[in-house]
Amino acid sequence: MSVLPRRLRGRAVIPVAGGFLLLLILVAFAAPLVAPHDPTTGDLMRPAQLPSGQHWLGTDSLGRDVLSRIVYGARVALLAALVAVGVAVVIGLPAGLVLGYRGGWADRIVLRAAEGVNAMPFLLVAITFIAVLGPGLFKSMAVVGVVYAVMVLRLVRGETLAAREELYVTGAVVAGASTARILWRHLLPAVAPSLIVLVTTMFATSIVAEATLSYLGLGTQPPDASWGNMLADAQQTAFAHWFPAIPPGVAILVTVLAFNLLGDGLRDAFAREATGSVLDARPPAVTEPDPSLPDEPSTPDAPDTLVAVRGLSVSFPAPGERGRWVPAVTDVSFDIGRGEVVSLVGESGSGKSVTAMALAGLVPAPAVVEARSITFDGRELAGTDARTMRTLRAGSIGVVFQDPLKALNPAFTVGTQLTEGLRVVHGMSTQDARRAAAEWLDRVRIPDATHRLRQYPHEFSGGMAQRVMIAMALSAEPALLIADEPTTALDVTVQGEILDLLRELQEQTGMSLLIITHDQGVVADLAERVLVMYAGELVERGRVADVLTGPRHPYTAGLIASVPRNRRRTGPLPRVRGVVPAAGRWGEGCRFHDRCPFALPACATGTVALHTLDGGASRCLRTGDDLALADPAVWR
Ligand SMILES: Nc1ncnc2c1ncn2[C@@H]1O[C@H](COP(=O)(O)OP(=O)(O)OP(=O)(O)O)[C@@H](O)[C@H]1O
Repeated sequence: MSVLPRRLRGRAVIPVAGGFLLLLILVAFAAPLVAPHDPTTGDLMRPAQLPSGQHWLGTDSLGRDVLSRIVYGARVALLAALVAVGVAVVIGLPAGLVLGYRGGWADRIVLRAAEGVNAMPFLLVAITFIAVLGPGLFKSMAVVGVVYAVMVLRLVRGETLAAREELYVTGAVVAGASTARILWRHLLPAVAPSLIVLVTTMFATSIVAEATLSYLGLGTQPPDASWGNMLADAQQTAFAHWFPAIPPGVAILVTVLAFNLLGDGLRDAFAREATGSVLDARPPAVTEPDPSLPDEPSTPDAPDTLVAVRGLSVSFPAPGERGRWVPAVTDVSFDIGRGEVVSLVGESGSGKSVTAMALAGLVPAPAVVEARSITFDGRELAGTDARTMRTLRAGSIGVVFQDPLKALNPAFTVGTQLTEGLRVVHGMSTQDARRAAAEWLDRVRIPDATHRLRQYPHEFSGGMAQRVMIAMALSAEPALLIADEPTTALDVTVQGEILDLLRELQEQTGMSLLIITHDQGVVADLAERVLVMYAGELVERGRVADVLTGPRHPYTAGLIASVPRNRRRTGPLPRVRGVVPAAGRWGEGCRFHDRCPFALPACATGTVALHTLDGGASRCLRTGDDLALADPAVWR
């Protein structure tokens, strides 16, 4: 199913408003066939009559049939709006695309001029132009269109400016695409959703503009019918005959309402697709144990437990299939001890980040996060409210992300960003917060802290920016720091420094650290225990020393065998063949069975339980069998 119909489904306002407007267009198009009378000739013997069998909406002051004039008026209103919106799009869209993409002096000049035009009430501008050009409907609406073009230009330019920074545009430039192709193929689709919404609402304001101009005598000229001049006509006799003002008033009202509702519906449809925001993230809900799934062992692995997760599952809405959910993580249970460093490993897409973010209540909406229980420092988080989750996150959980330069706000200095949490969460005065922020920069070994606090993120290298992120996360003195691939975006020499820093700070503060990584060096160097995830579930957990030297799940063994070593090799690099199945497409049996060199027919059926073992656990039917897991030949 294509994207547009998918986005429109389930939004009743769109078909209702759209259906009405479609009907109006048909009626307007077929006006000569539909209108019961000639709209311009009246019966002077029968002026201002109330509705009757012959004239369903009565007659106006000149005895003309009001219904027929409404029908012809619809034609005028829609055509006039089409002219205004057409002119606006024809001028504003290409200009906005080119100015947004090219920038430079032309952009600056046009933008200043556009701001000038925008600052003036558009009807006054239009009336001034019409005063010079002379009245006439389409001339008037073309002038309105020119004024609207400024709105289109500003919107398209802004959207283009944002879209041209996207990597796919850089990719197209690298691939040698011409400017025209980049504008047409890559930037126009990015601009289209907002433009469609603007166009819809511009239709509504154009209908009002046409009615206003015709009411003032600057648009449609009598005897031609327009809703605006019908109102003007009715107003002259309003005290004696009130009814003729009602039909054109209602026609304008309902049509404008329909366009606005359609615009709102479309905006919601596009916005809904664009969500996935952590701003709307919901705290984990409580679930009952699923009888079809084997019970996870509840014996805590960690001696002094800070975090205990039981039966965590996260699902996302299936793209294009309303009401269907795709599980990304299922029934994950683990503990993190106080002051313990635990690493979470697994291939891309195995559910590591989703699991960690679920702990912090940061899985973007509209995901559904459920767990039988998640306790943090003895407090139950499953079933808690968003406010409690936010308070906990602000005071007890810190997060460091992969790309520090993306995680810092480019618009504010590092000092502003570092002191914000200290002031807001810890209630420090601005001076105390600045002093504490400078101390934190010292602790993460950023020299010349006072000066650095005044600088913006782009003045920091990746490694330095990651130190700032660590300082920000730790300044709230969290009991748990979640580090989601904190060194992946950094070069190798800096990676070591950041890891040393993390270890040092972890030892100094006694916090627990959950570190997500692809790097087994990091696991070996930093962590005490490791959790291995595959296709949304935990497949092995144990002490790092045990797991790295004697993995008990074939997947863990495959991961370890795949690490390139610093020695001369003959033959292909050992690897786990195949790819992680897409979320929810795991099939029956062990989720790893079709990539596993040790799989038996039994592995392809039923559900495989996590077997508790000495100091850990493994989710494999062959746990206990004597397998040559570490033999590199198995993985070639
Ligand atoms: N916001 C989201 N909407 C829909 N699906 C999502 C969303 N975030 C994650 N997923 C899906 O959840 C699954 C697990 O993703 P997750 O990011 O946790 O993997 P990961 O193991 O951390 O991978 P990586 O190492 O690449 O970060 C993936 O299949 C992913 O497509």
